[in-house]
Amino acid sequence: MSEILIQCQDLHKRYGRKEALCGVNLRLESGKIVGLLGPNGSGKTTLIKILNGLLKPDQGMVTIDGEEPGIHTKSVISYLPDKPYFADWMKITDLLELFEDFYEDFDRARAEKMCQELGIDTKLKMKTLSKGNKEKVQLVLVMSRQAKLYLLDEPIAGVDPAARDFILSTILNNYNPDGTVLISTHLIADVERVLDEVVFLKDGQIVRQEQVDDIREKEGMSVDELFRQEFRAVPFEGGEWNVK
Ligand SMILES: Nc1ncnc2c1ncn2[C@@H]1O[C@H](COP(=O)(O)OP(=O)(O)OP(=O)(O)O)[C@@H](O)[C@H]1O
Repeated sequence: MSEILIQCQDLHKRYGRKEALCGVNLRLESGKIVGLLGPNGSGKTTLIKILNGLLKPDQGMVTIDGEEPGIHTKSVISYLPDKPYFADWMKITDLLELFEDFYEDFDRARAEKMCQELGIDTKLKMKTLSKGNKEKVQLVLVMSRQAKLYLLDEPIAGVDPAARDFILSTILNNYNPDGTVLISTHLIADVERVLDEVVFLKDGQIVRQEQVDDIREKEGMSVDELFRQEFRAVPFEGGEWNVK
C-alpha cells in the first residue's frame, strides 16, 4: 500500500465574509496524478495555497509528508502558481541557473531536454515568448525538480489544444514518478487520460473523490462528462447563471 502524502482534516478558510473552504477532508497517496476539479470560485487555488503554506487555514489541520506546512514541506513541494511570476527580462538560461542555485533537487539536464523536445530555444528572453510558451517554460522548471509533491494550478490554460497532449506527455515522461501531482484545471477532457484520481470541489467542500477508472466503469462516462453533469449551470430567474 502507498503511503499517505497529503492529509487535510476539517479545513476552513474565509476571506472576510466569504467562506472559501468549509470543512475539507482529504487524503492523497504518493505516486498518484490527481485532478482537482471544480467550477470557478469553488476553492481550488485556496486549497493549493494552503497545501503550499502560502495561506494559513482558519481552522483544521494539514500535513504533507507527515509534517505541517513549513521548511520541510517547502523543500518537497514544487509549485506552479496560477499566474506567471518570472521577470520578463530574464532569459530561459537565467531561470535554469536560478532554479539550479535555489533547489538542490533541480535537474537542469532534464529541463534542457524538455525545452528541446518542446521546441523552445533556451537563449530567448521570457518577454519574447508567447503566453503559451511562457507557460511551457514554467511547467518545465517546476517538473524538473525531484519533488514529492507537484502542485500545478491551471498549468496549460494558455497552451493551444494541439500542443496540450504533447506537453502533458513530455512532462509526465520526465517527472519523478514516485511523486504525487495535483493538477487544478478546467481543461478536463485534455488532462483526464493522465489522471489516476479526481477530487471534485464545490462551494468549498469536497463532494467526490474517486479513481478515474471507477468513474468510467461505474458511471459509464468520462470525467469530463461527469463534471458537466454534476456542475451543470442553470439560469437564475433574474437571468444570471449559477452552478446547480
Ligand atoms: N484574496 C481574496 N479576497 C477575497 N475573496 C477571495 C480571495 N481569494 C479568493 N476569494 C474568494 O474565495 C472563493 C474561492 O476562490 P479560489 O480562487 O480558491 O477558487 P478557484 O476554484 O481557484 O476559482 P477559479 O477556478 O476561478 O480559479 C471565491 O469565491 C473567491 O472569490
